[in-house]
Amino acid sequence: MMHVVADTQSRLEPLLKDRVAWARRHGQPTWLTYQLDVPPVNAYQAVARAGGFAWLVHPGDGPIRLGIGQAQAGQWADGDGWQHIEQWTARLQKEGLDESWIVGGQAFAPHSSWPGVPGVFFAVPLLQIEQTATTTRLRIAVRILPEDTWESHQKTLTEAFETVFADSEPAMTVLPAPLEVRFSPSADRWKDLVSGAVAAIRQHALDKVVLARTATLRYADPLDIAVVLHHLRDQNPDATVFLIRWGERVFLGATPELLVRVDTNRQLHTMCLAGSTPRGLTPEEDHRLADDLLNNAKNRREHALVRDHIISRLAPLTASLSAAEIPSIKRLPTVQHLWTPVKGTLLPQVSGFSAVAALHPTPAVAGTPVAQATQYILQHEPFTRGWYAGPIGWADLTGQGEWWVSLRSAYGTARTMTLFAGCGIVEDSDPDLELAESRWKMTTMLTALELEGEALHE
Ligand SMILES: C=C(O[C@H]1C=CC=C(C(=O)O)[C@@H]1O)C(=O)O
Repeated sequence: MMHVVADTQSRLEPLLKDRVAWARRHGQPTWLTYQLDVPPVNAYQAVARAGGFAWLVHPGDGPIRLGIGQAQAGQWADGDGWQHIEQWTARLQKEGLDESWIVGGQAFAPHSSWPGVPGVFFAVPLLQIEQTATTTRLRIAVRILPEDTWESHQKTLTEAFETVFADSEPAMTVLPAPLEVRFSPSADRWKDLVSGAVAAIRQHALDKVVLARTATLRYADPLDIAVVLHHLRDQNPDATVFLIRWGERVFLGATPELLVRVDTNRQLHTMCLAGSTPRGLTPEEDHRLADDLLNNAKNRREHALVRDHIISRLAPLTASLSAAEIPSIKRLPTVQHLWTPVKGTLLPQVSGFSAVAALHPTPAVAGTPVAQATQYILQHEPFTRGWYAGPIGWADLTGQGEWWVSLRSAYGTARTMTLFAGCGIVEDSDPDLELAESRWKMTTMLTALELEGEALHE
């Protein structure tokens, strides 16, 4: 594999020298982008061993997209990433960036990121790899400043190439067991929180609020993140496996929820996903649970609030919009959800970024009315959501791309992981059932960490 690196380096050398000379002559930044086909890479191992910035998304029905290193990053402490990104992308294009991905996302709410992690973060990865079953396409994007030397860029590229193309060591097969598992809030506190939310809803302060809880796992030995990613992929074939890392800090998961995909011809796809029940132990029980979910007034109300909101937010941005009147069932390995796919065509002057801005946060992760529900969450949850339930994904410079809601996820380092699970609370929610639901939703990450739900006596 290392001959690919040597070959590419020698092809890049004259191009780098040329761009460095250009930047010097003009006294302004410029970009070098270069694309080539390469042999297949082990993307999970690459993001697991990356030292600096790395990012990956792997939808069940799409290519693996991998970003290693950052040619340029934009980060903001607060606010709405989607305003920043439009201006930022325009600036990159002015500097001469032609084809590239912008990857990243933002925290669930302004001013509520994890310590040391930006509230809004986008990057142009230095190496951008798209891998299908038959092809692996590498794009290199280098930003060159007038004071730079070509050797310094060559060195940074060599390190990034080594991260991706180094011969892979065999993955460890057994993950360590945690020393400790701590829930926040505890089961009793969580039930009180749900009862409090139900009371607030009955007093008409809100219609719905999505409350979350966490489980923090501490390890003596480091977790092999590549193994966790493989488990997430194998155990959740229809989900989108994702990871974003800043050095030691990693946020990863397998989400069933697409926030928005904008593809060619301005076609927009999104979904309403809210209302849950467990999987049955037999096909009969599974069907009975699905039927009960479809006929359950509380879950249908929870779902309808999401559907109404998504339609009302997208209507002004789209020329056409369609969604089924009655939800279907989305079956995941541990849960079943009420699900309504939504399709539309964006108006010519509306960018894909505006669609993300209009949709996040949906009532599937915040509640309704969205602003009051978000405020309620920030005041009542005894932990920081950080990027949990925020949008994560990628776009090209025109805004065409895919963004997911980062659910069924965990944040931490190789020695400590915090798992998140949220539940939509409406006026007839039952605290015991919501406690059970928070556990099924955590099962995605727990199973990927080789833990059984029952092993975690709360
Ligand atoms: C907020 C989460 O799930 C959302 C997505 C599907 C079903 C949900 C529900 O039934 O409450 C939630 O709205 C989560 O998994 O953390």
